[in-house]
Amino acid sequence: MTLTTGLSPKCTPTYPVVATTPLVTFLERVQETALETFGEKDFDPKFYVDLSLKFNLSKTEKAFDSLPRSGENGTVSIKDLQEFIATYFDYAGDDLLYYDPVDFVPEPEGFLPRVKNPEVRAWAIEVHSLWKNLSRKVSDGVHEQPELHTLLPLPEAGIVPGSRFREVYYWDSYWVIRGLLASKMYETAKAIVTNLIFLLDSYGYVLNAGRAYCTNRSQPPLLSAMVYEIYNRTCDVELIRKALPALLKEHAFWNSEIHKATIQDAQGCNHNLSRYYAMWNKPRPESSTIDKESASKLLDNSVKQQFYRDLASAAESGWDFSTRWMSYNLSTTSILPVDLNVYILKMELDIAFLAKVLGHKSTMESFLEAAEARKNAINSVFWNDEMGQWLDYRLTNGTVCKESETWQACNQNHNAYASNFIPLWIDLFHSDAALVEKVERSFQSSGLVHAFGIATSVINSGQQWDFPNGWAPLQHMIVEGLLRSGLKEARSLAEDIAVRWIKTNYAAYKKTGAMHEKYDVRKCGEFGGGGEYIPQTGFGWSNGVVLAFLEEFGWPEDRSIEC
Ligand SMILES: OC[C@H]1O[C@H](O[C@H]2O[C@H](CO)[C@@H](O)[C@H](O)[C@H]2O)[C@H](O)[C@@H](O)[C@@H]1O
Repeated sequence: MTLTTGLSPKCTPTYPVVATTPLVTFLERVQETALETFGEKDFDPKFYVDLSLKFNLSKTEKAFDSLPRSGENGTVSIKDLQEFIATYFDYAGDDLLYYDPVDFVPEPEGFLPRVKNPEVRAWAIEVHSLWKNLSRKVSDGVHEQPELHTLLPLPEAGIVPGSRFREVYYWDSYWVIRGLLASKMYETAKAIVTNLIFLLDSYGYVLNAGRAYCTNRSQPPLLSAMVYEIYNRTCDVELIRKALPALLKEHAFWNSEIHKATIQDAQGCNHNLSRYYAMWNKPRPESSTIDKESASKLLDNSVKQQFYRDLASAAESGWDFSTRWMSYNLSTTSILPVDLNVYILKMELDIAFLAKVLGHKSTMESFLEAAEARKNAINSVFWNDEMGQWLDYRLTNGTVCKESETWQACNQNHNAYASNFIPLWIDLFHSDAALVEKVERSFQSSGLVHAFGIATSVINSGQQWDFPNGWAPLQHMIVEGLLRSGLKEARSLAEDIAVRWIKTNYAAYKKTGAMHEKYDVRKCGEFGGGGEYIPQTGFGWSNGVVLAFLEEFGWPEDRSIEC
């Protein structure tokens, strides 16, 4: 990846870092040696930080340091390294056990009642059955000796995305849950929420994923949305009682000093908004060799550290990587993202709703107020009337600053991204029909709407969160937003996109036998590519969105599933 960094601190900030474990640091050394020894072909750096120890760390480190090395670079031979790994480690993923979900039945009662076409119904049942393949529980060994594992000891079973993503991921879980609800697997959905609350209680925020190397960052905050959806189906008040204190903690995290920025508008009004900000300034351990290579041309140490922080912050955004975070250079932490602030607005509305269910009137009122303020902030800072879109905003002061800065039109990013339309997902933005119509028109002509889904952006950068990739979560939020907007035309556009998305997922499944992490929106049945790892299958959120779409729109008997 060719990335550079921009650092323009005009204040004296504190740059927080959450220390990692000695095991993670050691596994990064193994990862580096493995790249030197085995070479780049089929090399996945994440595999090495997912290994678990058979013996204690000091014995393993001693054996590693005693491996014979030759040549100028001190290279370990393939045979010695293979033997060392086989002797001292358990295979990546061995500490996660397949788990039969307690609430799985092959065809649940009342499953997708509006899917009438037999071919589509048979496929939906297959997609539903994939929950069994993706269900995992942390092994007893991890609970007994957590120091031997980078996998974190989560209390409950969960659903993983699939392939190299062996562990639970934060924002993926929202769409997994939407699918589980269509599959009537309420207990599995609640168990996922219990795990995320466990992480929140343990760290003060929900981690990017359930690994020791992810403790320095979160991911798009959708826990409240998960609780809201589950409650709407189950009326489980106990779940809310458990979740609400945790959600208050999460809200404070995303409004903390490092995450908050204040923008003053032309009328002199201050608006608080949030940004991604990872508490880390080194290579991401799961991609350490890649990050070091990307940073190799940066000589100044503080510039390098800021670059690593911006890489980790992009991972926190879930959009790792995208031109959204790169204008002249990589500067994730200098950007106020539209979607993050929509998620936090949703969190505020959800908390108000959940507090009302519990009769906590003052919490409800204060969160309704917070939501109103954020809605105004989103409209003041992100809205671009000429384009009819909400645009990411670049901070001039960049890094951690307390002062507010004055809004400038030129700081909005005018490129079309799917994230520019995520506000549609929130009912609060539907009150003005003329505005919704304008946004819908702008969306239609943005270049993002393609034959087989919504592209992430219009820029073909080679990064995975750019053109021509379409990602299930983005299809879902925009389709759901259009659907709920109340406009007839928007509703039919929503259905049209959902139908084409289902068709391409189906075609790819028939061709490859798998559900994919991302799809190429230009061609039916093509999965996506780009980025720093090979395309993955499984796949949690894609399965979830197909099931949620089929539940919402159904599939008439006489509609063909072929492209
Ligand atoms: O290993 C590289 C990066 O992989 C993850 O990101 C991608 O997969 C996640 C799981 O499906 C998904 O949540 C994310 O949006 C994808 O970009 C991981 O989340 C990153 O932290 C990691 O650096």
